[in-house]
Amino acid sequence: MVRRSRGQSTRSIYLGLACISLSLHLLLAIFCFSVLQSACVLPTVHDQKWNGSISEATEEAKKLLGVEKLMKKEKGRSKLEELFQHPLYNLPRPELQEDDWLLRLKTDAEAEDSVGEDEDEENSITNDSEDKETHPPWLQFQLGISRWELYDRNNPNLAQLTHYLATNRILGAVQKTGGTQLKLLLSFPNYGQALLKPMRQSRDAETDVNLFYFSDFERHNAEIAAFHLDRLLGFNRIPPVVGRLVNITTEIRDITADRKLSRTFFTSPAGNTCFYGQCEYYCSTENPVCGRPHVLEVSLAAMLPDLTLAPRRSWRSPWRRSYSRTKLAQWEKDPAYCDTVKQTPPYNSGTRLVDLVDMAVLDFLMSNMDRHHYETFEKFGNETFLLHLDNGRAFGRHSQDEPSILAPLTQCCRIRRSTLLRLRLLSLPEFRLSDVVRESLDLDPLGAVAPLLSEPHLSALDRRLAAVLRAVQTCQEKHTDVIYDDLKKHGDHWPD
Ligand SMILES: Nc1ncnc2c1ncn2[C@@H]1O[C@H](COP(=O)(O)OP(=O)(O)OP(=O)(O)O)[C@@H](O)[C@H]1O
Ligand SMILES: [Mn+2]
Repeated sequence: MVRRSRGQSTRSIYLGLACISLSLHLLLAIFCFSVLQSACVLPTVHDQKWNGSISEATEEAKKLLGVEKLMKKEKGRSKLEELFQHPLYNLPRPELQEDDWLLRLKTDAEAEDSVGEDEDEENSITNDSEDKETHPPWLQFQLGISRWELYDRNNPNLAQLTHYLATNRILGAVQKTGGTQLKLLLSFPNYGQALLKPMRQSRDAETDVNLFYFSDFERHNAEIAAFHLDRLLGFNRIPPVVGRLVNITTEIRDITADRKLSRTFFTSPAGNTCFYGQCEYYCSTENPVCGRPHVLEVSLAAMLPDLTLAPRRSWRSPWRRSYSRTKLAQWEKDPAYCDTVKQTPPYNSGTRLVDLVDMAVLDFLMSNMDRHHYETFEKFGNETFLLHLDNGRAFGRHSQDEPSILAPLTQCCRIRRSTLLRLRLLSLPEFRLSDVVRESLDLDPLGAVAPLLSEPHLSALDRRLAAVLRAVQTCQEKHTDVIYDDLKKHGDHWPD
């Protein structure tokens, strides 16, 4: 009797489990067919007849929870997509006049006139729309640079550009001069180029506390993450950067025409291909860049137009750190330092001061202490955005914040309203900065190798964002003119 009822209850457990397994199957199948559409292989465990234990069933359920999360994300409940749909990320773009574009295309007539003249390729590009669509992605990117931003986030060319850099055959690799650390200039078919920074230390290695920030290795993942963060802040002031796995033997050593570079290649005792190049810092046998055994993670940044076509001006940051081991910079000693800056051109008019504050917010969030200079396009004079180039020393430390990076904000107590409102948005649970950064970085090809920013770095972003908002709050308690209202022209419905 007892045995029979036990038999019955075992059967009903089996039946229950079979039902669970069946419905889980069904869910997964719906997910595969409706969401992924592309190849989706069911895990083999689902193909077997269920005969597992309760704990296995729980494991299955857990796995499915993960799947459900993914389903929500795939169905458009992505925080990233929702963020980019918010009005603050879709402000009407100012109508651009001809001189608001960095590069001007020749009209067909002008191009015809110049036939026979000895002009280089780029100068004979025409305005013809058909022509424009057939331009390679790197050229479309350069043609899209305007007075106010490097790119339009919604332009489909951006994805084409990163795909182009991440997948095209590397035709050439030479060392890039300028700056202090090793970097290469790669060339691709159709005359495209990219600035390569190699992975030099494990992603999670925190900067040694006894190392000056200017001594730290540059990080390839910092270059990639900085591009994503800048875009998420709505700035669009960093050239697109994408990660890639490169075979340094076949894709660099074997094809480079740079003799100085190729002479520094060697095989390490572990059998890995390594090189060190020639530069000021860390270009020595003691600091080699090595593949495993050939493969290396790198960051590739889209190139700005050549300086002969679009000259840039380099500005020393008023809040530049002292690059001395013993001296402090003026801004570190004088609490009223900003009063002087505010009276000094170009910071005494236009948006330059709030542009510096934007840059300081970006740098504080990613803990970049190395912003000694910034650049602008000469063509646009002082009425233009600031280029946030060179972010290789960001994301060096997650366990500590560096409040001094925020000095332009805390000393000047000025910030753009649009920046502040976006920062507030990113501090809400539905758009949480760490979540949208994680999601955005997952789109990079190297995201599949390992997360580009570890969880401690992501939570540091949320912690630092809260610190920025507190700093603004403190300013507002003491001053009345903290907000630079750049949204007035877009209506009066914005919160204070
Ligand atoms: N995407 C780009 N397109 C064109 N030029 C670039 C790009 N990124 C950087 N540069 C130029 O190359 C120079 C060197 O790059 P970068 O600053 O990243 O090197 P670095 O070795 O980190 O320099 P530093 O040691 O001064 O920090 C920059 O000053 C900038 O003018
Ligand atoms: Mn640098």
